[in-house]
Amino acid sequence: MAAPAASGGRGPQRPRAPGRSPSPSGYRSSKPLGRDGFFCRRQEGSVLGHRREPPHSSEDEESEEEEREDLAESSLLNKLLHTSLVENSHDVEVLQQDPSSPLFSIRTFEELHLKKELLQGVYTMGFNRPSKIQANALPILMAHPPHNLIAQSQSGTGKTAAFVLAMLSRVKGAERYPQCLCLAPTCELSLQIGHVAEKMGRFCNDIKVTYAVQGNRVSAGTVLEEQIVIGTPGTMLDWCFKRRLLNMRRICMFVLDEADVMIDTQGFSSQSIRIQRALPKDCQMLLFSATFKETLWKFALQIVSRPIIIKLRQEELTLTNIRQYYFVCRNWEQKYEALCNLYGSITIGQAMIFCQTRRSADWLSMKMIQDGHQVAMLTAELSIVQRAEVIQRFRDAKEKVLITTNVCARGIDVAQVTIVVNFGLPINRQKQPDFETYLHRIGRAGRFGKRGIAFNMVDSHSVHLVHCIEEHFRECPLFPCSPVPPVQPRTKSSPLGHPVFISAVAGT
Ligand SMILES: Nc1ncnc2c1ncn2[C@@H]1O[C@H](COP(=O)(O)OP(=O)(O)OP(=O)(O)O)[C@@H](O)[C@H]1O
Repeated sequence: MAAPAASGGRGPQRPRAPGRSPSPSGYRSSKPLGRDGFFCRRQEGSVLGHRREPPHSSEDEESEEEEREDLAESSLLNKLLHTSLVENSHDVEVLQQDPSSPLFSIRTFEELHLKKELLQGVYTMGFNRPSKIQANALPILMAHPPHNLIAQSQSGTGKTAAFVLAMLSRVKGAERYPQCLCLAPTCELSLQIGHVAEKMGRFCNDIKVTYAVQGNRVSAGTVLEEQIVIGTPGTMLDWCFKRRLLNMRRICMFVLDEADVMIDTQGFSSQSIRIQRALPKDCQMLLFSATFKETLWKFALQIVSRPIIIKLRQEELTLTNIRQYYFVCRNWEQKYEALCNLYGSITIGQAMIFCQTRRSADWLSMKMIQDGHQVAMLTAELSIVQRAEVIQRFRDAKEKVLITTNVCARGIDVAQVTIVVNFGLPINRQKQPDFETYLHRIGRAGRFGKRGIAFNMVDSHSVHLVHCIEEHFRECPLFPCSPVPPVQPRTKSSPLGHPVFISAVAGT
């Protein structure tokens, strides 16, 4: 399938997909990164080039905005990182309002009776069997007459591949006009979906994709010929209503991806609803989301009438296999000292250190590097592609310690992480513990049923937060530790450097 840019230069240009382009930073201006993609000292223009003062007290730090997760960025990061399917042991739940709809699941792609070019595209991508969500969703997506669908499953379980396959099999390649519209919350996410469509449809020469995203200039009077239009709600609205580049009455499939991110972005819900209202009554409506909360549910039902709903429950994070400790520290220097005392043992496996703000992550990284420790750092200052690179290096164990903020609290699975350090406890705007973020951060240490250890560095006036956390996650106590090793803990024979201290910490 040729990209629109190749269509004689008349059609809209296809912007480059992030992470796939030869020059990844080309799609977003980004801060310089250390030579090897991780934080290294004395890099020109890096934060280390500036003299950053440590947040001397926790009040200093709290006055600064905590670095929060951006849902659209996390989705994109997940897409870049999920190069293979995420396994999920739960069964898919299927709920239907119309008991007459025929429901079944497939075990092979052949059962879908796809065009041979499309089947070839699927196999060339290395998909031997449908994933769990695909096995249940694909028969619904391809049913005649079409069914509306709402599907929820965690990132990496095969949703994108499912609806892309549905779009490619639904469009008539011989007809040169838009037939499927697909909305995503950002330009980069739209390009990622398009990238999958182009790969899967590579043998379907007559099917073309275009992108309704900012920066994709289409000259006045253009009538779109591409069968699939993927884009963000604002630009899609513009193309549909203001510029009238396509005939909405001929759209037979409308896909709304990343719906949970969509409702979080101002204006996107109403724009999506406006587009949906102008589509024909028999247009197939599909909505995909990684999570499902009440507000999303209300939105989903406005977009998708009489849907079949399929859900794949997320693997639950648990704290039961993680031993949790806390240190009460007088000040930042003492926190740092406690961390350095742990360093020898945390680098036996791999560790993630969470800071509340980018400033404290900068400060800590700089100090650790100055003291000769090798650490990687990941904050929102890096572009998504750079973040993916840092995470990939960490996954490949090229660095053993990753200092980060909440941008990395959830979703990023690195199997070898067995230790998590909260250099500051996660708190919400009311200065109360943010339990969900705590669970997600600490949960990084105990993925895939492994045993992990979590250390929390707490200021003396914040000890009550520890007790709140204990109360919230009953049956998962936090054990107190001394921030400095007891006198004479070090023996030359110790492989860890601090045997007494560590064995006290580890409770062994
Ligand atoms: N049937 C399959 N067999 C093998 N790999 C697959 C299959 N379906 C999808 N994949 C691969 O698994 C990864 C995740 O798939 P996909 O992007 O479709 O999941 P997703 O649920 O849409 O995730 P996200 O919400 O992050 O976009 C991708 O690398 C994709 O190529």
